[in-house]
Amino acid sequence: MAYPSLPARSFGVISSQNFKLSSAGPFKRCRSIKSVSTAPPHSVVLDIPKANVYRFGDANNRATPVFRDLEWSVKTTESWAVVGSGSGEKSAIFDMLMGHLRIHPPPPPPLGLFPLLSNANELRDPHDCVSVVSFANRRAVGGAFYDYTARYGAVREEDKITLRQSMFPETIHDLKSQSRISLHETATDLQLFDYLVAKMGLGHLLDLPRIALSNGQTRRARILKALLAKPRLLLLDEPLTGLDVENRSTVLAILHELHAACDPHIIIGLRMHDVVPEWVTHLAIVNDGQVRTGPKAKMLEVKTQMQDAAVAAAADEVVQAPTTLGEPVVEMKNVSVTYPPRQVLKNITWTIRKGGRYHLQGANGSGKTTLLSLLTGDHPQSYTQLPSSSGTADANAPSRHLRLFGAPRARLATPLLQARIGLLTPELFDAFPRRHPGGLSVWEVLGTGFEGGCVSQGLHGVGVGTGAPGGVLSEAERAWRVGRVWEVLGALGEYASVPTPSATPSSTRHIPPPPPNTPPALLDLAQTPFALLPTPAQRLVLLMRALVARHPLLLLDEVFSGMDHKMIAGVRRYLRESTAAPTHADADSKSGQDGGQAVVIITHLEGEVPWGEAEGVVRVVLRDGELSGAPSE
Ligand SMILES: Nc1ncnc2c1ncn2[C@@H]1O[C@H](COP(=O)(O)OP(=O)(O)OP(=O)(O)O)[C@@H](O)[C@H]1O
Repeated sequence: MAYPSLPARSFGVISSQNFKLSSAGPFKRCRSIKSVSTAPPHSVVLDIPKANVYRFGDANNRATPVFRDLEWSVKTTESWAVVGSGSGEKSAIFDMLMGHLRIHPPPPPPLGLFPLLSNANELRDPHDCVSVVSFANRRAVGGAFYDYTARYGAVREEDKITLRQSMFPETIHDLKSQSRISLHETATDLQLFDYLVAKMGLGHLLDLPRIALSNGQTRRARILKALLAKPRLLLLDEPLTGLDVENRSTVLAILHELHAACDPHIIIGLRMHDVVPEWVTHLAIVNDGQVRTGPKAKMLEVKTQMQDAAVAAAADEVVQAPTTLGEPVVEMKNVSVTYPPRQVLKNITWTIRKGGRYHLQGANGSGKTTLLSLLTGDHPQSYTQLPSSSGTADANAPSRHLRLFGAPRARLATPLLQARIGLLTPELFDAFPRRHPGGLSVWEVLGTGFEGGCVSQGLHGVGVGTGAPGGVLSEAERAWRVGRVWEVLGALGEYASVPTPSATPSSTRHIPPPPPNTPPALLDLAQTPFALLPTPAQRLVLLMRALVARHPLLLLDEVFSGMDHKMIAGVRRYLRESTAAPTHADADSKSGQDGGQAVVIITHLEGEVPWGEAEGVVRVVLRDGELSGAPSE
């Protein structure tokens, strides 16, 4: 885009003369290219005449190509989405565009892969002009576990760094000069920054500690950061993941506006079951090493066929709504959380019983993660939800309590809580250790699911007995746990592909002999270092970890992000079957009436919830700190 006082770019979309920031934004439509005399010599963004795509080091003709017979051309007037079905295949397309895979034969010089980046006078380096931001992948780098619960407590000095300081330091006001610090950016960037901040509703978050931001708020900030970098070509992989309905349409409108101005030209990555934005005109569908490209109408037919095939393969059988629920696992009465001056949760009352299925809904920043962190014991304010009669709370405050598994939260040590809750959240996914070499194998990751830590412990890696009667792991319990790991791997392992088994260093540490007839691929998967799996498979493995122990309470927050439609269909089916079965016998089952696992699922996409209304799912909504729809008994 051309901004005030910036020279128009090589293809000269907009004259910088007399340009005013309109209410429609500082962008004009790309169509104007046609009427501008400085039109580019090439209106092609990227061009791949028929080619195979290989990993570096793989020989042509001998190695299996990552993509075969790829033929793809993108014009500036078109809007493309890359739709992926197989694990990591969509990301591989973006890797290829970033030069991390080898195209053979290479797109012919002098224009090469990106004709857009070339003109008669100069060739630009794609490294400077193309950027990719993936929301399907984890945010953190490095292999060690980090404490994601730091955001719930009093923010430590080192965590006080604000969103503005960490991501947008050039916008900090310099009080002396009354100007904003400009590092490498121009004043025009600040104008764009102000415009986008207002549009994206990020203003009130800029000066909050960055760690305080919710998942969706952080994602919006990352999109803003990517747009401010002003690449010529911006590849956004799953930009809508984790955004609520309102923010999804805001972000899509902004992307459309920018894309229509051709600067940056945007290509987005979508999962097979994602809704294709209205303004997208063309699709590249990636499936099993093949990329099919074409206009949207034609390609939507292909997409629908693939989706239908996957759904049919994992057909959901109707599940009966539980007639009677079991005993309560969570009893919240008038539970509140405040980050002065803001009260994020106001007098929440909710009883969660075994067998109950709850879909927790709420906009980004409405407090869903905060609510879950009270149940997992991660939030320090979980200790302070005390009855007023205890003398530690305000005598005029309404009667309140937080009871978990039949006991006041303050009487349950956090490790004991973790040994009773199956958990997967975006925060846990980001923080889980991924050291390599020397990190956990897939088997070991599943084994940590019994007692909730991130370190493999005990014989066969299935724990040492935390939470077991007497704190001792009996032989029978250990055998049950080992059997469960194989069972869950058997049920869901097929969806977590091992990248290249022969090249993958394997670890047999802790792995007991598999049951008879275990497919070799499953043993391969069990041995694979967790850190080497593609991102969707890592998420699936952490989901298996949450499911393996059949804990009485299952908390699943945005677990389908980054998963493809086959995985989602398989996981949904497994959740429907497995959570209805009795939970693993534990100290909680006093009444003998089990009812299955209690499941709280958080997703902004209704279609991801494994149960329909007729199957007993209860919709519980957080809005303005208040909870509606939650049963209180
Ligand atoms: N330590 C803190 N100080 C101030 N505000 C905080 C702190 N921690 C969280 N918040 C605010 O509390 C609100 C609730 O955050 P939470 O992560 O629970 O939202 P959420 O509903 O899970 O959102 P999302 O859908 O984006 O994941 C957010 O507006 C967040 O900025």
